[in-house]
Amino acid sequence: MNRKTIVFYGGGNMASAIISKMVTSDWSGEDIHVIDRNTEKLERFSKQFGVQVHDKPGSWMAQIDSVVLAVKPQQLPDAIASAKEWMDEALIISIAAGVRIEDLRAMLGQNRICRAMPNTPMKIGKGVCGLYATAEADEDHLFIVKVFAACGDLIWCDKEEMLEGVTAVSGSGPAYVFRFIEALENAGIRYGFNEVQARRLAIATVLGSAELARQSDEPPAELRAKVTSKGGTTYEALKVMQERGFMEMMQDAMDACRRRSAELGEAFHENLESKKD
Ligand SMILES: NC(=O)C1=CN([C@@H]2O[C@H](COP(=O)(O)OP(=O)(O)OC[C@H]3O[C@@H](n4cnc5c(N)ncnc54)[C@H](OP(=O)(O)O)[C@@H]3O)[C@@H](O)[C@H]2O)C=CC1
Ligand SMILES: O=C(O)[C@@H]1CCC=N1
Repeated sequence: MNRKTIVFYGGGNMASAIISKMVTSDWSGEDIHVIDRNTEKLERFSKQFGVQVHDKPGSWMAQIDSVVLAVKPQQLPDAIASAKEWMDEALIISIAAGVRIEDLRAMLGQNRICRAMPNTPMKIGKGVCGLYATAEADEDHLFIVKVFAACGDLIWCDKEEMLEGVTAVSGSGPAYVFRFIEALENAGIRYGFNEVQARRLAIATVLGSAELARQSDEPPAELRAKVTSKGGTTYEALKVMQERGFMEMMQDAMDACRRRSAELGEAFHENLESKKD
């Protein structure tokens, strides 16, 4: 693939996570641009990653190949309006949670669009990102993979709605896992370990179990059964989890997350429609 240029509109947490891995792969900082209104953030991007920084869009974007929309959903309309004239020919990648392609298309006036739902472990190359692109972006799949490849695993969705499921499982998922780690750590402290020791026990347990699940041919349910001796300790713990409805609670939590993602998308859509009148 020829050298291509990419702009991140919004230099926040996610842009930083993605760019930090791009520059360790076959991307050169010279081909990556970041727009943000905060001077300090721009200085950090320039120093840490050697990328090109700008406090606003402008004619310098005329030859750009792609734009990643990496602002908060509510900031998208203003951001797009300010750069629209330079994005006609570009592939647009939006990471904004919930914002639908029909609304991106309405704001952009073009349809070469990909929606992506990344997660924060991408920062260390261990993330997972759901992707869905329009038919007009069919020839851009290789480029899209090149943007995110160093960040972790990539999963293409057959339908756009599946991205709400990605948000519920893996986009917001790191927060559930951190909560679980907090629970293990708190228990460790209650059982007499200091904070450092308790955190080590908790993190090593989650990390080791995830890595075992990844490397094993057996499904997680089999691996769980192998820890659970008949009449033993694990059985007692899992029994409490079952009595308290752990699986149902997790399902309800993810349903709520998915519903919120759809609600945010719907609210964004209604807001956009109301401005047309
Ligand atoms: N955090 C997560 O785990 C995930 C987030 N996402 C999505 O990623 C997107 C970005 O999130 P995140 O990185 O956390 O957001 P941040 O708020 O950290 O980053 C957005 C940046 O863009 C700047 N900005 C906004 N509008 C403009 C503008 N018009 N001109 C110049 N700069 C602007 C903001 O400045 P200022 O602060 O001054 O407003 C801020 O620095 C969101 O849409 C979110 O839904 C997706 C998956 C996971
Ligand atoms: O909480 C949020 O809205 C964002 C989207 C996925 C993870 N964080």
